Amino acid sequence: MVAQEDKKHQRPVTRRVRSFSESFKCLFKSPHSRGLSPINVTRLPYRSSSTSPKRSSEPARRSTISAQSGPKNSPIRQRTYTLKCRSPGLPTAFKRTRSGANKSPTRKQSVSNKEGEILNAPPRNPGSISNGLHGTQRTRSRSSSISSCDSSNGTTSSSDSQWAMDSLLDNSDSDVTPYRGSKKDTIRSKDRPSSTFIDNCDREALRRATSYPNPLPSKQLFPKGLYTRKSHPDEESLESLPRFVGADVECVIEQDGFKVYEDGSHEHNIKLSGLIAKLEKNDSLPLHRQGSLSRPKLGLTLSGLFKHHKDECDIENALSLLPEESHTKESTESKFADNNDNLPMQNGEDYLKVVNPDASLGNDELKLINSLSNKIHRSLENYLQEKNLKPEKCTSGEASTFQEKYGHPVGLVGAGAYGEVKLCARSRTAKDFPPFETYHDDKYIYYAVKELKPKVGSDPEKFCTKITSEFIIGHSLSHYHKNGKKPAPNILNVFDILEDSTSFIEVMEFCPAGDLYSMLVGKSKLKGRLHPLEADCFMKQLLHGVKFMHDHGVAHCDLKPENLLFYPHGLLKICDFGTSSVFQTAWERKVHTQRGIIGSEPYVAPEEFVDGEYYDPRLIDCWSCGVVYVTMIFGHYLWKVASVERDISYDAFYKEMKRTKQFKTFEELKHVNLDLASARKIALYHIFQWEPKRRISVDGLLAMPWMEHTNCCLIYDST
Ligand SMILES: Nc1ncnc2c1ncn2[C@@H]1O[C@H](COP(=O)(O)OP(=O)(O)OP(=O)(O)O)[C@@H](O)[C@H]1O
Repeated sequence: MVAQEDKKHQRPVTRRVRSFSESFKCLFKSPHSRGLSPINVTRLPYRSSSTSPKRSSEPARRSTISAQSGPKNSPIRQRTYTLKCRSPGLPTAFKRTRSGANKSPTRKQSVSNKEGEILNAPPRNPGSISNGLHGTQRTRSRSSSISSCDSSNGTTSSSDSQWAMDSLLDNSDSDVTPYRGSKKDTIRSKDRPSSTFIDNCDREALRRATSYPNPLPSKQLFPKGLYTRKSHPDEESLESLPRFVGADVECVIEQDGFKVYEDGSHEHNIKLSGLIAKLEKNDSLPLHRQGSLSRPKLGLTLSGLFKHHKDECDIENALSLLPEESHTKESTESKFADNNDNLPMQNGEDYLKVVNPDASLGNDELKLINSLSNKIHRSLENYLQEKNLKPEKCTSGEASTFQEKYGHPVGLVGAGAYGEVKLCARSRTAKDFPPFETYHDDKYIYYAVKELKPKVGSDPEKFCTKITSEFIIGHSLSHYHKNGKKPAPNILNVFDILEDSTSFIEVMEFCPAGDLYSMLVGKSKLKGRLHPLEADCFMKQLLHGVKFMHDHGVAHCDLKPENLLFYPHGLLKICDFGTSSVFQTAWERKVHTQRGIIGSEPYVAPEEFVDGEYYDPRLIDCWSCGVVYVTMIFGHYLWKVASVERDISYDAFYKEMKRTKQFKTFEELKHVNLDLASARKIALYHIFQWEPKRRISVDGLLAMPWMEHTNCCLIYDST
């Protein structure tokens, strides 16, 4: 729980008004009753804010991003962008393991250098670093930031949270640069970590490790025996995934546990979250308010001992809302076979024809949505009328309880807009064998459990939408491979949704190394930063995860560091599908565009701010990935909102790009070598195109030289 208490999440700035469940309701009606053609029927399940009343707290819609033609239903086009390339400056020092190549530790011989032994030569030209980094405005007055807050739907965007990343990542007023200008604005080099990564010594070893194109042989050339499992406790979860090998090669870079070897491969060593680290020291699991997901109350009253608190999540009695074994598509189908009344029909009889079998939203999901939303609505009514009833199935005694399946709460890992995220653990049994779908150690299997509780006075419809969308999209994406397809290593597994008398509980895979936000905050506090090779690896994983979503008809729409979780050896998982958008269902060939602002402000693409513009949700994901990347590299935002009217840093970027077709910050950005710096810079220009039709797609980005030659700790099968 790194920086758990300090952390203030960027809340989505708004949400689309056409809700997931609303859209699906339309699907459940017969087309004739709505006077729509079957084609129209299938167009509905994407989100749109077209009917969205503009809240006063929403960021002002603007039309100053010039002459954008709406991307409505347009295919993603990839355009080349001509650049005047300038050679980046010569890179200098980075933390290394040892100065002599032959003394370098190998994979077999672990690196045990003390901090004092690590070379960390000063940057050659601190001035150039300063010039290359343009901080964002320091002004943090509440009045200047958005303070939208829709407590009913979790779309809070308070001024505090708007600035949260900066306030955590920038340590003091004095070391932050207003966008450009005087000496006073310059980031003090002593306060900033070095942004250069090469030492004079061992340049040859480093060149071998990072030469471009990279020296790693293709997957096919790896002898089978070279695929190794690493010695992390979660190795079994991942043994099915091919990864680079443990050959006897020198370690040429070490920075905060991230190690790059001479053959170009690398290893991450991300710290376990404090909670797990503590648990693993103990012999037995502590009881964290067993039976309750709620925070322990301070003080003790007699009545409190005997009375069941209405607000407490009664975890012992929580029961799954899913049909047994519903995680397999076949069984879902058979379970629902006799309950087809509300399915989309063609000619009153058949299901709509599946034209896009890869879509994550197909017949099975639709049946599940139908069943779930009925149950959720019923339960919500009970809850809102304070009936405090136990879940229906409780009395039957047939289904296994939460505890049998997922154990009991052992600690708190985070807080979401609708409740807390807790860690649950249960003992391993003979039935548990690798590959595991969630984190485990020798004795226990761990699950992340998210409480979803309707807020007082909240709109039940919105709440229902939120949990249906979050669960169905996560569940269908993470269980896609159950249907004989390939698993998606970068999508968080979502296992189950349960209810008790007061709330709903989503059960997910637990990622023991926390999220990217905490990692960046942790590094910033120590005046450090992610190594660019590590950031590149994360970016490649992120793009692969997003590509998987796009290939299955879903755009995430809220990509940000808080929603990227890690295993200690660097496996990245995308989570939180609560604002995801289904742009193509199984019954559609066409990609649907949408309009309205969605996401968390610093990560929101500029076209979203253009009033009434339709945009392709895949391209807004691509923009957000770019913002996530630069945040990893710089340790702070380049701008806080991609609007020329509202952010002078973004305005300066926009003007500079228009005038010179270059952005100095990107031009001066250093990498371990010039080729990588140049390839990355070109990719960044392709991402940060404010006109969506000029922006590169996630697919296109993965095919660019930068990503193609980025060594990733996972090997992706491109077939
Ligand atoms: N599966 C998980 N494994 C480890 N940590 C998790 C997991 N899920 C959530 N967390 C932690 O809890 C935090 C909050 O969770 P989440 O992102 O789901 O909430 P949220 O985005 O605020 O919720 P919502 O989007 O519903 O408003 C995350 O940023 C992360 O640190």
